[in-house]
Amino acid sequence: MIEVRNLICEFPDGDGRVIRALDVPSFTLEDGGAMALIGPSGSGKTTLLHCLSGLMTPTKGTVIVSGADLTQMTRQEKCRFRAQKVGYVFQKSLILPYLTVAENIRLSARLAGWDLMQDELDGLLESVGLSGKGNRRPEHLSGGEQQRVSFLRAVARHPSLLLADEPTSGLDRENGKILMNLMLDYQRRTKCMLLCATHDPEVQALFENQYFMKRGNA
Ligand SMILES: Nc1ncnc2c1ncn2[C@@H]1O[C@H](COP(=O)(O)OP(=O)(O)OP(=O)(O)O)[C@@H](O)[C@H]1O
Repeated sequence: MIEVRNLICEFPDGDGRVIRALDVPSFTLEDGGAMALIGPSGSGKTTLLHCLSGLMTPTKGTVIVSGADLTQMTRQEKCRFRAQKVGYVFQKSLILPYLTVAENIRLSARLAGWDLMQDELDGLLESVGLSGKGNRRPEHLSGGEQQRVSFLRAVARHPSLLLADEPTSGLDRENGKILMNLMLDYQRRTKCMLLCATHDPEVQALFENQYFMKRGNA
C-alpha cells in the first residue's frame, strides 16, 4: 500500500525564491491497485513519482510504501528499496545504449538480486514480441520496441510497485496500446501496484482509479 501525507516538494527558482512543485495533503493506493495520475504539465506528476521511488527526498511529509517510510531512509537504503521494490518506465526508454537488450534486462534483475535464467529471459522477450532480439543494441530497435525493453527492464526485478511516467508519449497509437496492455496485464497477474502518469485520454480511460493533480497543487 502507498500512503502519502502532507507531502510538499519545493525547489529554489534561482532568484532566491522557492517554487512549490508539489503539495499533496493525502494520497493512497491499495495493495494490488492501479491508478492513473492526471494533471496539466507542471502539476507535479513526475515529482510525486520521484518521491514514491525514493529518487527525490521531499521537503516535508510522509511517504510510506509497503510499510516502509521512505522519508526516514538513508540514501543507501533508498537505493536498495528502489532496486528491490520499484520498476520504473520513463517517458524516454533510457535503456543503456552500450549494452544489448538482454544485458539491459539482466542488469536490472541483478541489481534487485535476481539472476535471470536464459529460459526466463527468452520468455520475457517472447511476451513482448521481441523473441530473437536479445542480442541487439537499443539503437537497432524501433521506439516501440525500446519502450517494451524498458518495461521488461522494470518487471525483471519483480517489483511490488510499477511506476510509469508518460510511458506512451513518444509512441504511436498502436505501440502505445501494446505497451499499456502489457503493463496492465502484468499488474493484474502479479497484483503489484501500478501508478501511471499520463496526459493521454485513451490511457486515462484504461484506469478505473484516477488521481487528479492541479498546477501548484495546494
Ligand atoms: N529540480 C527542479 N528544480 C526546480 N524546479 C523543478 C525541479 N523539478 C521540477 N520542478 C518544477 O516543479 C513543477 C512540477 O514539475 P513536474 O515535472 O513534476 O510536473 P509534471 O506534472 O510531471 O509535468 P509534465 O506533465 O510536463 O511532465 C514544475 O513547475 C517544474 O518546473
